[in-house]
Amino acid sequence: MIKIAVCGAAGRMGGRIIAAIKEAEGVELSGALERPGHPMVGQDAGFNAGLGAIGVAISDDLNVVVDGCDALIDFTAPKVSLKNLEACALKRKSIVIGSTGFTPEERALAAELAKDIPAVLAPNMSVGVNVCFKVLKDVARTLGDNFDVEIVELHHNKKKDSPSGTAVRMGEVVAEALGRDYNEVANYHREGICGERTREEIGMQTVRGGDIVGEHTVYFIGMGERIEISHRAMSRDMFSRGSVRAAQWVVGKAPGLYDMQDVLGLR
Ligand SMILES: NC(=O)C1=CN([C@@H]2O[C@H](COP(=O)(O)OP(=O)(O)OC[C@H]3O[C@@H](n4cnc5c(N)ncnc54)[C@H](OP(=O)(O)O)[C@@H]3O)[C@@H](O)[C@H]2O)C=CC1
Ligand SMILES: O=C(O)C1=N[C@H](C(=O)O)C[C@H](O)C1
Repeated sequence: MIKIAVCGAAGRMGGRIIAAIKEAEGVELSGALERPGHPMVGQDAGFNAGLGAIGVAISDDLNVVVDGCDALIDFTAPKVSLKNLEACALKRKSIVIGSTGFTPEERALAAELAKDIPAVLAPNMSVGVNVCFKVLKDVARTLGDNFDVEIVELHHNKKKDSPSGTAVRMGEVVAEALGRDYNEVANYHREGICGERTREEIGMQTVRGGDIVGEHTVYFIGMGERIEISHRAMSRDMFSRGSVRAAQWVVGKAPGLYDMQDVLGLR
């Protein structure tokens, strides 16, 4: 039985991950973690999962929760995730991180901290989006430089980071396939007399509103024709099931930083 703890247990994803752990075979919920001062600390973790009481109280003690698990699943925010990664590295525990909004420097730090333990860091844990990453590489390579690339993502009005981690990864995949540097060609802003579009740029557009779970479209726009590759999430459950699958996969792996392409065998 693999013991999994969840960080961000009172959050939108935390509740769905706890429900997914309770549904999955071969895993058990060993702990639930929230930030000190959170109103749900001390309450049963099953309530946010819609399960009623399950006998695991939400804790604010990172060390105790990490000590009690084989793998920590963390869906919070980059700075919190890096602190959790450091704690897991010290105690030689595995970690699965779904948080998004990492800077390139923070991602490099994550890779450094994961030198001694197996860790999965992925902006999207759904099978569908990960297949899209693979397909996008082929489409971009095949179309080459004659199609303009624009990426549009839609999310709920509580999302804190922009563009989404998934949209950034899509941009990185396409840029790499076209021999470009994403950080140089990403264009996040057009306003006023901003000039004609350059051939190299990848437009990154963000929509926020209501309860949209997550939608991503990559447009390849040519002269007289256009290809659109879209993914629409209908609930958070495939993200949470994906994170549990990642935790089952990562325990016992060699140290290093992996992503969902490794977990799903899509490389
Ligand atoms: N990889 C994937 O497949 C997916 C990734 N995500 C990403 O996951 C992250 C979380 O999303 P979501 O669940 O919607 O966000 P929420 O804000 O609903 O949940 C995050 C939770 O983490 C808590 N938290 C903050 N600081 C700490 C801390 N120091 N220790 C423990 N818990 C803490 C928050 O508390 P408080 O609210 O009080 O700050 C909150 O309860 C985001 O970065 C999002 O983009 C989301 C869906 C899928
Ligand atoms: O914050 C969210 O909700 C989501 N975040 C992830 C991202 O930033 O890519 C994945 C998913 O789209 C939901």
